[in-house]
Amino acid sequence: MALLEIDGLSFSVPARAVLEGLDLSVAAGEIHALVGTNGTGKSTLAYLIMGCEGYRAGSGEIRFDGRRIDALPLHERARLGITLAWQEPARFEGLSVGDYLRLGKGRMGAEECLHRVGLAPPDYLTRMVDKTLSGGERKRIELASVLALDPRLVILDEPTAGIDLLSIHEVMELIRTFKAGGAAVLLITHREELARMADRASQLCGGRIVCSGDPDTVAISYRGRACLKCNGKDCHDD
Ligand SMILES: Nc1ncnc2c1ncn2[C@@H]1O[C@H](COP(=O)(O)OP(=O)(O)OP(=O)(O)O)[C@@H](O)[C@H]1O
Repeated sequence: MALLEIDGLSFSVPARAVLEGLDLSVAAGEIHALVGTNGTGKSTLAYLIMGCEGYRAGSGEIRFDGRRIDALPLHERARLGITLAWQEPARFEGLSVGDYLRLGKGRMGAEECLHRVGLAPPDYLTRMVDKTLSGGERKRIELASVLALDPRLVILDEPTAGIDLLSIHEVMELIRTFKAGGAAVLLITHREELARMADRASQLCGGRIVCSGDPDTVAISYRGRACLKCNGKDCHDD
């Protein structure tokens, strides 16, 4: 049985269906890449799994470890071990990086988490999680905070956005760390090298998964930023 199972998930915003009967599963210890063109609903799916405010499915089921979670509030899903690293990390005025990372009760200490995301100097611990951090530093600290939680399901929404090209291998190493710890990883990405490191990949178009399986095959289908099924017209029009 997969750790995360999604069946027939639908979600609409005013005047537009974003997801229409989406099925997806991710096993423990599996890195599952999710690709798709801008606006196809990848982040929306992440928010629905996490249970963010305003994101309740119109129909369908989300199960975690065999239990239905789609009616649970966000904090209860977090308590089960589900976590999301945002595409655009939040700032927390007045909260130090050290205290932020110590909120997690995982196996790794705050310094070790920072080290894993390439922020080695200990003075980062006393910095505030605010606008004085660069965009890339905040992104790394967001990833460190996920590591500090020791999650069972990690949803990473474009984890390399804002990270310099030379450091992408550090993010890939971090993703392997989650997998090695037995976590399921849902990896939302536009980067081919990230999609190709996954165990499986799925492409979202027209509110559904249109292509799923070997990451190389899915990445080739996606390379042209178009869906093989509808050739970029948008599967909603089928
Ligand atoms: N509250 C909302 N009101 C109106 N439209 C919304 C709302 N939330 C999301 N959408 C729309 O739903 C669609 C899916 O958005 P989403 O952010 O999930 O896409 P995405 O696949 O993550 O895109 P990207 O690759 O650009 O990050 C977009 O067209 C977006 O404009």
